[in-house]
Amino acid sequence: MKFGVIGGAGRLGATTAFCVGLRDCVEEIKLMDVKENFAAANVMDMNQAFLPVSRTKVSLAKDYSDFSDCDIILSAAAKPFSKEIKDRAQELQMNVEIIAPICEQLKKHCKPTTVVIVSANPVDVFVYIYQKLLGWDKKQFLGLAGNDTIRLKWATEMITGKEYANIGALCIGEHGGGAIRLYESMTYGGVPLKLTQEQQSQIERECGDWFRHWTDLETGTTTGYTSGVTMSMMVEAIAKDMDLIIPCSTPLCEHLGYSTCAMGLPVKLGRGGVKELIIPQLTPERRQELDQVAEKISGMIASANY
Ligand SMILES: NC(=O)c1ccc[n+]([C@@H]2O[C@H](COP(=O)([O-])OP(=O)(O)OC[C@H]3O[C@@H](n4cnc5c(N)ncnc54)[C@H](O)[C@@H]3O)[C@@H](O)[C@H]2O)c1
Repeated sequence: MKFGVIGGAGRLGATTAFCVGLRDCVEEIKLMDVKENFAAANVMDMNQAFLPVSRTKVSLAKDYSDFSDCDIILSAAAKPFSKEIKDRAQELQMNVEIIAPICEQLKKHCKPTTVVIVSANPVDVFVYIYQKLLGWDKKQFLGLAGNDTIRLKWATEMITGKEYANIGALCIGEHGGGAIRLYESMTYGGVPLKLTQEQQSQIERECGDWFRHWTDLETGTTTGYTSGVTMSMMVEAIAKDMDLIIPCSTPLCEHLGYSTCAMGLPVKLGRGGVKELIIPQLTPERRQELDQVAEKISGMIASANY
């Protein structure tokens, strides 16, 4: 199993490659970036770093034809993040122009069975566009969204004092302002966890303000480690055919009637990508919220003009 990374010199591409290598779940990782010298430096560094812990080898992809034997591709290519970005949707116009040339090359050189993982924001919009431009099966397209559920459990641990490892929780919808945290189905140690209205409001504030707190640090970067860990779990699940359930952005939301968008939903990941879409139980109010989120994402997709 081989894993290719577009944007392999960037924070997310490099961190994901590093986390995937540590998991020893793929034979080879191929890094490509327009900043080729930085990608080459990561290749040199990771090849030595993995020796004591993993059999994974790392190489430089100089051309898209080098991805022809890859089974999984991560597209983490993006225009530089800036201090001015306070909402992920602001990245739409920045990143939209680099997608078509990337998809053209992937279509020309990659196997039509390749699983494509997208990270560039707004991720729900881009997952949809990648699938549309490549035309391969929708089950092969995934966007990074599992970090929203990690953050929901992180905030729940912080507010309630309950241990992260025993919290069952799910965040669906948009990776951004339209994230829907399903408090009604939360569990602790497998039994229903009933949070007070005040606790839910505190968690909403923590999760809702999280991105602003991050951008207020003015580093001009996005998060690498949470993303790298989450995406390496996705890659391992696919590479080892693990049937692992992880929330991801998926165009398979068409099964809920949303045919012109992608959004975060739990999926069972294994060989070939999504093996099953898990449709969460939704109250009529939640369904209405999700309808609005789908409309918002579809609107952004329409504005991208693909
Ligand atoms: N979905 C999520 O949960 C999530 C989380 C974190 C970051 N992100 C997004 O992921 C994207 C990448 O973030 P990052 O922190 O790694 O950014 P970064 O700027 O560190 O890396 C992007 C890399 O892409 C490269 N690149 C740009 N155009 C390219 C092209 N045409 N071909 C090959 N390489 C190209 C750049 O040279 C750079 O190295 C951003 O859009 C960011 O918002 C998403």
